[in-house]
Amino acid sequence: MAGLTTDQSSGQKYVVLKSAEGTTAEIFLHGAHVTSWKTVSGEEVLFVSKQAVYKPPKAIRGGIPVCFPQFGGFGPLSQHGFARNSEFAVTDSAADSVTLSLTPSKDQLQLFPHPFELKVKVDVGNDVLEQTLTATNTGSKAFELTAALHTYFSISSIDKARVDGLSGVDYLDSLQDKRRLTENGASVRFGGEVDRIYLATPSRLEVVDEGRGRAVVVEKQGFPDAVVWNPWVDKAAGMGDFGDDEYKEMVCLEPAVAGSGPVTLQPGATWTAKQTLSLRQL
Ligand SMILES: O=P(O)(O)OC[C@H]1O[C@@H](O)[C@H](O)[C@@H](O)[C@@H]1O
Repeated sequence: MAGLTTDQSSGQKYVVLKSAEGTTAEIFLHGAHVTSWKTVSGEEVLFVSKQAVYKPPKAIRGGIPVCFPQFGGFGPLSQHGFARNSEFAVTDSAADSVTLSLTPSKDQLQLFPHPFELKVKVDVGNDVLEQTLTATNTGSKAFELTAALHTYFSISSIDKARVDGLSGVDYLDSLQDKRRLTENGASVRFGGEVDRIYLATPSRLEVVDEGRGRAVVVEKQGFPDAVVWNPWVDKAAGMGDFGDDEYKEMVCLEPAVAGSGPVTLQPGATWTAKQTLSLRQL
């Protein structure tokens, strides 16, 4: 069984996972939100803002928000859908694994009249974190979904970080009305705000941190796209739950169904997508 703990300051419940080797993860029931993934040597890999608000229905700023049944503005709902604002239930657990489940409330069904069950399974292994989304259409009509695992990675310093694997890939630039452009650089580097939806990307990408001498390897299945985001100075200053200088400490790389979507889910059908995160020393 995974341990269920109550956060003293917020009263929110979270699950602690531990692999046989000593890798750990913490997952809040609010949003099925992973807020920590530590390596066997005790290093935190994810970024969570010091100003994050642990007060539902607000989403936690950092970690891995689950964007479902909508990513960004790709659908009828408000930004990123409502899973990240909802309380999940634990349906299965072991020391190194937990499955959390969400079915929309009456109010949510008013906004999105499509019954579904979303399961979020989180597993830890030897310096590995795996997250699997499984959504089933439990209603009688087909519906469309977009989604993302909005992963915030902790980095030593923004000028020493880059994303590899996207060279030559087309993207929609969210800072230019979703204008379609092609990535010409060998890597994506950060010298200002970046908000891009890379389309139909390779399944293996990396967040390389030259300062820490390591890369996080992101392997994705069922998510054709990948969003790269850093808010930089002005957007950081405008976010109430994010420190003014914290943009220097994080990079988001988000496996997504966005510009290449949506996915149509027929009645009774199931959609599955997952990301596996591991480490590579440089
Ligand atoms: O503030 P939110 O809703 O958590 O969104 C954060 C960012 O999420 C990213 O995925 C989007 O591409 C950005 O446009 C957005 O600003």
